[in-house]
Amino acid sequence: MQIRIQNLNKSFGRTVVCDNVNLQIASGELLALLGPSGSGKTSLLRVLAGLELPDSGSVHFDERDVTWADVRSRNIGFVFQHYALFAHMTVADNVAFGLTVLPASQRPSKKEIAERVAHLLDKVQLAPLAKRYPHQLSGGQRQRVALARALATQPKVLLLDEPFGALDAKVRKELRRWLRQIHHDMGVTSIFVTHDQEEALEVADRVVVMNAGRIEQVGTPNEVYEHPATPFVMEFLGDVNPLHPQGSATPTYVRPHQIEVLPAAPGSAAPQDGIAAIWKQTQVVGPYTYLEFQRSDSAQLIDVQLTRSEHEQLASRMPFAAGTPVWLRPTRVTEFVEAGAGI
Ligand SMILES: Nc1ncnc2c1ncn2[C@@H]1O[C@H](COP(=O)(O)OP(=O)(O)OP(=O)(O)O)[C@@H](O)[C@H]1O
Repeated sequence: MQIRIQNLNKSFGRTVVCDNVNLQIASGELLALLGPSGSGKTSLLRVLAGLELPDSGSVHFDERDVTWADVRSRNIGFVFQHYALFAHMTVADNVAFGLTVLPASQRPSKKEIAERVAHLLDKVQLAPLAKRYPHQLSGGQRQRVALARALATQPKVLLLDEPFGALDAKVRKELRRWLRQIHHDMGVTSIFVTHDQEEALEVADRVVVMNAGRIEQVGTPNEVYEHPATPFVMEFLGDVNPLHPQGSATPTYVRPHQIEVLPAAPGSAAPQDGIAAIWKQTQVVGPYTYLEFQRSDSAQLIDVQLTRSEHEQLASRMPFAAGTPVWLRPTRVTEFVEAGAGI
């Protein structure tokens, strides 16, 4: 199912949550709505679901205008952050639920329901737990049941609102991979809301970056990360060091992993584009080392990210102590010329 959103506007009082949103989602695509808290991601998802009505604009599912269509007629599956499983039903009954409440004319036979549930539980690798109750499952397992339940009615569109938000980092990572796999196996058009950049970049075919109800940029994970359209996208997708003076008309940034650290012998000539700085502190986090420097010409701090081995090599040539002078040389700078894309 292809989705087309045209000139969509929606406000709650003075809060604009969809500001002239235009977006086309291809059939079978896995799309992430990414943005900070309050940027309107959930509101847009709810308009697509029919849980909120827009103030103006339209939503089409293929050629059908569903802008004012009832939730139930949209053929959508939902997964929310907080597993809304029925506590008194087994895993299998939870998955079967959407099918058992269909009108008799559309309801599959008991045998077909049992087969479909078994197939889905197999897909989400929970077949051995079919007879358990939700309280006997881990958080990750519950979300997998929620997904199987959402897919049971064979929706054309799957909407997921922070589906892994309540889970710990390791389980989240496992479920991301697994969501991608299931999505591609099932071929359903899927839209998921997240405020986690890494999650969006890792899972989605395309990412929609939202800010204050507006779409800042739509692109593949590589496009939005490597070629951010606006300073907002640059700053939201990963860490940055601003290199422009405050209020500058051409915002300029460098990412912490795109800076070389060079020794600054007293009186040595500045390397091209080198920024004079002094060492402040070093922090090792897993496989990376984060170094903090202070510019010599201002109080601005500049973060540099090195791999552990890059750092070991550097530190063997240049032991860092309070005030050690260095040259920082950006290897890639992104500059935004008057409302243009980053270059
Ligand atoms: N029913 C409502 N009534 C009034 N204001 C609302 C309503 N729903 C959302 N809002 C407001 O609209 C803005 C956008 O909310 P929304 O939930 O769409 O953002 P979000 O990007 O999904 O944020 P989060 O990641 O925190 O869920 C927020 O300021 C929120 O307080």
